[in-house]
Amino acid sequence: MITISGLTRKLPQGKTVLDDIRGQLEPGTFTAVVGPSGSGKSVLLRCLALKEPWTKGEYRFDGLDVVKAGAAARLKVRRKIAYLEQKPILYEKKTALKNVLIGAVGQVSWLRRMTGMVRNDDYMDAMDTLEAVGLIDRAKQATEKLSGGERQRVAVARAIAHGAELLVADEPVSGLDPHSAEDIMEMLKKLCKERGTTIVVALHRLELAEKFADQIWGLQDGRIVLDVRGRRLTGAEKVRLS
Ligand SMILES: Nc1ncnc2c1ncn2[C@@H]1O[C@H](COP(=O)(O)OP(=O)(O)OP(=O)(O)O)[C@@H](O)[C@H]1O
Repeated sequence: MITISGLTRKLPQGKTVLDDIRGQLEPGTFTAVVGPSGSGKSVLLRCLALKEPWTKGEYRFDGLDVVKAGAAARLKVRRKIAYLEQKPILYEKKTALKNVLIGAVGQVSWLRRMTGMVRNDDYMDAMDTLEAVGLIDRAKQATEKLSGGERQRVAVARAIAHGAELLVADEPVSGLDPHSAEDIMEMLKKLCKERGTTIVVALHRLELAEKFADQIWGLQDGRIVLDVRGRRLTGAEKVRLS
């Protein structure tokens, strides 16, 4: 369980981009963060992924206060989090499998990284991950030859290759056609339900949030103005969050 309370992020210039954010992410649930452009979705996701500091507020990961925890404990938490940036960069000439292995090896000891040693287990795990994202038949294909949706699956597989408990994905379907976007959302939902991965995505398209998310956080000017579970958004809420 992840719990945040009073999370506030002020930029050095003084602007408050996250203001007293509170909420819970239950294990194995799918949360969509929606809101107008500039409302703070990306900043919130980067804070949740421990990629960006915040000014004040509490963040607990399975009960552990990540601010007060020591460096070693915080590193352990970081390893449980996968972050998928808005425009993930893949190694174009390398196969889907190699791209996933690079994600997994990035998490292992410096010695194995230096020597580039990859164990059979790593291959098996990478293949399992490709299977989980529905890309097992493309494992040996160079990523430059894959479609936009398939490339996004590789990016997801690489992000979760080390067995993350929390996947934070910033606009994972932007730039995809509607059909591919639905496919990616289906795949993420499956990861959530079958692997128990907790997923948080920023989305522009409200209908995707309604269709796939268990929980919707609506952001406006850095504040959560809506926390909706188990129901569709009203017309007025949609207007407010567009
Ligand atoms: N490093 C930064 N320096 C200056 N301003 C920043 C920085 N990071 C974020 N901001 C500002 O914080 C606010 C929130 O930005 P953020 O990228 O989180 O919005 P968003 O909701 O993700 O927008 P979009 O939907 O357009 O991606 C914006 O006003 C943005 O300009």
